[in-house]
Amino acid sequence: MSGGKLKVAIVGSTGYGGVELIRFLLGHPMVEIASVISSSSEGVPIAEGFPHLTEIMTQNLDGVDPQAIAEKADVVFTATPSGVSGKLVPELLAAGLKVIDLSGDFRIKDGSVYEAWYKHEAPDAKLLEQAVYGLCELHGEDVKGADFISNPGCYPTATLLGLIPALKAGWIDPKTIIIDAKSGVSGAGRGVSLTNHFAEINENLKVYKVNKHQHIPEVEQCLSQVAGEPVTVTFTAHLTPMTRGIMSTMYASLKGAYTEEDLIRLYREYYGGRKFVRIREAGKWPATKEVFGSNYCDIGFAVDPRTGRLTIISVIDNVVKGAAGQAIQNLNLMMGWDETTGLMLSPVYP
Ligand SMILES: NC(=O)C1=CN([C@@H]2O[C@H](COP(=O)(O)OP(=O)(O)OC[C@H]3O[C@@H](n4cnc5c(N)ncnc54)[C@H](OP(=O)(O)O)[C@@H]3O)[C@@H](O)[C@H]2O)C=CC1
Ligand SMILES: CC(=O)N[C@@H](CCC(=O)OP(=O)(O)O)C(=O)O
Repeated sequence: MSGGKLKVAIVGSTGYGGVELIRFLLGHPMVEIASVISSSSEGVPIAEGFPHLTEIMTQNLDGVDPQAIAEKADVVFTATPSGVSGKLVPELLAAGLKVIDLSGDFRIKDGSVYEAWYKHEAPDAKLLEQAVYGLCELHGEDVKGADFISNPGCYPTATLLGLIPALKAGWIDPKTIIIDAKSGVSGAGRGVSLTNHFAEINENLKVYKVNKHQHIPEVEQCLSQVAGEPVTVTFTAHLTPMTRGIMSTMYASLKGAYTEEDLIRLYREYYGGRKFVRIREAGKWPATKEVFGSNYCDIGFAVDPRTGRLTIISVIDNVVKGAAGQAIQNLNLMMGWDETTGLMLSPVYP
């Protein structure tokens, strides 16, 4: 801390998650961005690659040097690809930094499960144990005072916030959960690929990684903890022609004659006092545009008495609540600050 402000650094500051961290941290009253870091553009002004930051961020990008980062900052965000975080985070922790990692590398507690889904070597088991999985509305107490947070994935954030209260209350049958999720293209990061370039995705809807998506074990791990029994899910991801946003539509069989009003009451009670989860009125389902650019997760319900099934619709902005916003919410909890500090931006509309 210096001058009352916490010094933070961002590795991967030239990616979508990193640059969104910058947007929010610039408005955070308790934080100073001490270093923005790049593995490929050291010495270059950050505003060169991001002209929207002209005269807002005058810093040059620093290189990836854990000791040098520790001299400048107290906390580091790693907005780096899976596989990169797994190797870099141990060095940052060893240099004495507190770490909030945005990748999937430390979310799965069982290294063999991680390797089966991510297809590369898992980080050290001790570090997997040490990492606190920071789904803020569920694990807020664990995050307080922690030194190392593993920030949840974008699809899991929308999905878990949508399912946990009903599962915890025993209102849905855990064996019947189906998740149909759609993401904007920024979820794939800033790098261009054949899958996500304009002509491939414009006016198109693509399904991908069916039954193989790396977020399946993350969702199952958390739901199993909540249910107190092993839970498996069917999860299908779709790429949609929008920039930001995730809609997770979830289906499960109800274990009783619960109404939409019952669900609304249950969820409002569960999330009572938590500012970033908004539960919609009966018959009012959320749209991605209604959370665009914000840290909100909006949830709506439909009960079908004909089939006895519940539909839950949960939307987030993948880059905010699904990445940078939740990472800052975790920083706030970690530091004992109000979790909303620096995050109370209204969604951008239209
Ligand atoms: N986009 C999203 O909606 C979400 C992303 N995530 C996760 O957050 C992380 C960042 O995602 P996102 O910002 O979208 O990805 P991007 O691809 O946009 O950015 C990743 C950044 O990592 C940096 N990088 C690459 N290799 C290295 C390295 N060896 N050492 C240090 N830095 C490196 C790159 O910058 P440079 O070349 O300048 O070093 C790059 O800009 C990923 O793990 C992703 O899975 C999680 C939830 C949602
Ligand atoms: C649209 C899109 O491609 N989204 C990415 C989300 C990647 C991500 O956030 O990866 P981790 O959370 O596992 O680090 C995907 O589906 O793989």
